Order: sequence, then C-alpha cells, then structure tokens
Amino acid sequence: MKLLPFWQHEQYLFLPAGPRVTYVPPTLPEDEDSIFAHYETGINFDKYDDIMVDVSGTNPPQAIMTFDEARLCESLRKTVSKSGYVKPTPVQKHGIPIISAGRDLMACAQTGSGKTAAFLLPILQQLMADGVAASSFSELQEPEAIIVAPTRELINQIYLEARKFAYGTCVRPVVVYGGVSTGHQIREICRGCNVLCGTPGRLLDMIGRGKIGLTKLRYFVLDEADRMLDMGFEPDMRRLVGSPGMPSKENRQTLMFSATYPDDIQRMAADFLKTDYLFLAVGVVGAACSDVEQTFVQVTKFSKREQLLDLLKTTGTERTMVFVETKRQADFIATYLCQEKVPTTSIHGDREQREREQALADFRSGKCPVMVATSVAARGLDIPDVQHVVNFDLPKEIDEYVHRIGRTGRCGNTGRAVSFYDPDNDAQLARSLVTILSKVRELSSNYLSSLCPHGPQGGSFQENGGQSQPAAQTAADDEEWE
Ligand SMILES: Nc1ncnc2c1ncn2[C@@H]1O[C@H](COP(=O)(O)OP(=O)(O)OP(=O)(O)O)[C@@H](O)[C@H]1O
Repeated sequence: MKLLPFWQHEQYLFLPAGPRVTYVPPTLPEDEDSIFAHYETGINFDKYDDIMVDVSGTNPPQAIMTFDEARLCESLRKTVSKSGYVKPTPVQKHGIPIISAGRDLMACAQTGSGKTAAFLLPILQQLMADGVAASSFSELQEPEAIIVAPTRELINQIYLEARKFAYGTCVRPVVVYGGVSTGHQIREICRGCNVLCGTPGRLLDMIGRGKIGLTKLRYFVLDEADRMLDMGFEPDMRRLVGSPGMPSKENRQTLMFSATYPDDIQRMAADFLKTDYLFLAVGVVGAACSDVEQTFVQVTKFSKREQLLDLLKTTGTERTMVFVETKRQADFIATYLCQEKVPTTSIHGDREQREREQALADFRSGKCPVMVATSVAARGLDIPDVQHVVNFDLPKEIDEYVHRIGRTGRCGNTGRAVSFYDPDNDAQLARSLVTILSKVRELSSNYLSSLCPHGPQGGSFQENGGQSQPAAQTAADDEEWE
C-alpha cells in the first residue's frame, strides 16, 4: 500500500472549494508614528490596581510592580515606552513573571485590560535575549512562537502589536489568515518567521504545505482560549498539537488567555497544559468590564429598528458598534441606517476579506462612526474611542455578551452598552444577565432586576450561563469565524 504524505490526508486538506483567493492586504505603513499610534489610558486605569488577583497552582513567581522589574532588554523597553505604556496592568504584573519563569499559564482578566502585551512582552523578551533572528535562507520556516486566535481581524491586530513591540529588532512576526492570497502569505513566511500569528485553518494549511515546521516551537499561545477550545475549534487545536514535529506539552510552553472561561472548557484546557500550570484570575472569572455602564431597554421585535435610530440620534457621531444575530440582519440594518443618513458600515462572515478590512478601517477612522457587526467582531478587537456598544439582538450566550460589551470601556476608559431586551426572545438569558450585572453592582438601578426579582439565584428564568456553546449554535457560528 502506498502511504500518502501526512498533508495529503483528508484532515489536512483545508483548501476551500471555490475561486482562488487573490486578495493582498495593503502594505503596512513603516513610519514610527503609525506603528506606535495608540490611544490614551482612561481615568479608571489606576483602579485596575484595586481588582482582586488570585493565582492558583504551586510556587507562583512574585508579581512585578513596574516594567523596570520585568528587566526588558533595551529595544523592548523602548518600544514599550513608545507605545505609551507607563505602568503594567494586573494581568501583566502577574502574567509576565509567570511566563518568564517558564510556567504554563491559563489567565483570565477582563476585556481591554492588556492581555495581549501580557503574553507578547515576555515571549519577545526571551527571544531577544536568546539572540533569535529571522533568516530568509530556508523555504521551511520554524517559528519559536505560534499564537492562534479565532478571527482574521483579531489575529491581524495581535500581529500588529507583535510587530510594534519587535520593531527595530531581528525578531520577525508574520501573520496568516483566511481570505488572503496564500501565495502572498507564503512569501511573507519565507522572508523569515519567528512569531507566527494565525487563524487555525490557514495555520494548519501552511503546516500541511510544508512551509512551517514545528520543531523549534517554544511558545504556543491561545488567545480567546475558551473559544479556541470550544466545539467549533477544538478539533483544529488537537490537530495542531498533534502535527508532526510539534513538541509535546512537556517540551513547550502553553499559554491561554481570555476574559471568560466556562468550567467545562477550563477542565478540557488542562489537556493542553503541563500539570503544574498556573491559573491567574484577575477579578471574577467571566465578569463584564466594570468600566462599561450597562443598560437594558425593553423592546418588541418590530420596534427595534426605530429605537435604534432614536438612540443613534442621541449619540451623534460617537463611535458605536451595533451587534446583530445574523449576517443578513447586519446587511439589512446597515442599509437601513445608511438610508436614514447615518454613515454606517458592516462586518460579517459573508463579506469578502477586502470589504471586512475596509469596513474596519472606515470605522476606525471615523468615516463611518457606526459599524453593524455579527459575533465575528465580538472578541478581542481593540478600536480606539468606541463609546457605545448596542446589542440590537442579544446573543444566545452570556460569555458572548461579556466580550461584545468589552469593545468599549477599554484600558481604563469608560463606555456604555445598551441592550435591546425582547422578553419573547431573550428570556433564557435573563438570569445570567442578572448574575453578570450583580457582579459589577449595576443591578439595583437596572430594568432587568424587575424581571428577575429574586436576584441571580431565585426566580424562574432558565439559566444558560457559564456553559460552552451547544453544538447547533457552534455549527451555525462557524461560518462567522475563520
Ligand atoms: N500597561 C499598559 N499601559 C497602557 N496601555 C496599555 C497597557 N496594556 C495594554 N494597553 C492598551 O490597552 C488596550 C487593550 O489591551 P488588549 O487589547 O491587550 O486587551 P485584552 O485584555 O486583550 O482585551 P480583550 O479581552 O477584549 O481581548 C490596547 O490598546 C493596549 O495597547
């Protein structure tokens, strides 16, 4: 029997049917002003210090209080400072020394509180200290670090952060994700690759094509780890860690970050981590960002559109993300708002990658101050000055709600989230919403408290919080993700 090379086996064939993707994203600006552009920390930045931190596991290293204590090398110290970082956030104070000590980590901290730098800085520091340098001499590149995230826009953002911190050094980050010309990405990889940022499908594709080798891998990072390990992505993650050459968990460092971790996912995540991993919880696991004021408005299915328009009239040109349930709904609402002279763009999984990136650029620049989005934009995106999040449709899952409203109120800034609550459709979420509100003491003044008079424990609402997605939901969402 003739044995097929592993990449020709069915599970490694990831090329989607359909027309060849030729999109090549615009060349990135090279000037320092663009690379280090950042928004200011907000009035509540110092309040991060009051959040309770719990590290469980044996023998955790001491937290650092300043970036000086992180003993970053000169080039990294400079890029951190040019990025406007003066003081580490709690997840950085605890996460950086844990990673630098070589420990595996599962970290949970609220949205917008600096998880990205918490893993990028110690990884880059170690690679720089070891004198790692990108080499373009090999067709096969063997990165020292791989970072995975669930959406194209998020992984690109992480890549830009890595590129920013590694600026002026020999460490070269590269990004690969779907919807972009594979040839273009292969050429980028071949120019040298130390830190590979990728969405799972494209990453596996590159490994399958023999462009990426895993034998030098030291760091394996799962951002939005609970999403990366839920039913939608778990098979890809298992395939990734089972790929030829992938160091066993004992021989690599595995790092997981998210703002939410359902219990069952926490248990399963342990499969990927060494037994002595540390669990870092900044605040209450799965809690919403305390800098976001949460309001609920009772609506009926047919009154939502007008209520959205009324709301947007009061917020004017302030940057607002409007979340809806389906891609069709996203197109429909965006068109409606444009007709009503509200400059609006939209992002969802049916749009071409070129359109998705343009939508994000128009929203970032303020050309379109309103962006209608599906769950594809719920996690991780860090867009300056988003003052509002509107849940036009509430999500089915409470963790999704926490991530969505976390697109505002970032880095110590305050933000507002308004959710349309349709009792005919959203009752199954009421109890978990009440729990979330009670954790940030927003319950007493809130309309939802009247729906759940006995608080998070009592009442007759169906609980749906703290669970991973049911299979049907995951399957439906998958088109939305990479
Ligand atoms: N120590 C710091 N000082 C100033 N700004 C910081 C600091 N750490 C992070 N930031 C900035 O705060 C913003 C939010 O950080 P980041 O995107 O890493 O949050 P996150 O915790 O990963 O959020 P999410 O859960 O939504 O993914 C970014 O613009 C980042 O550059």
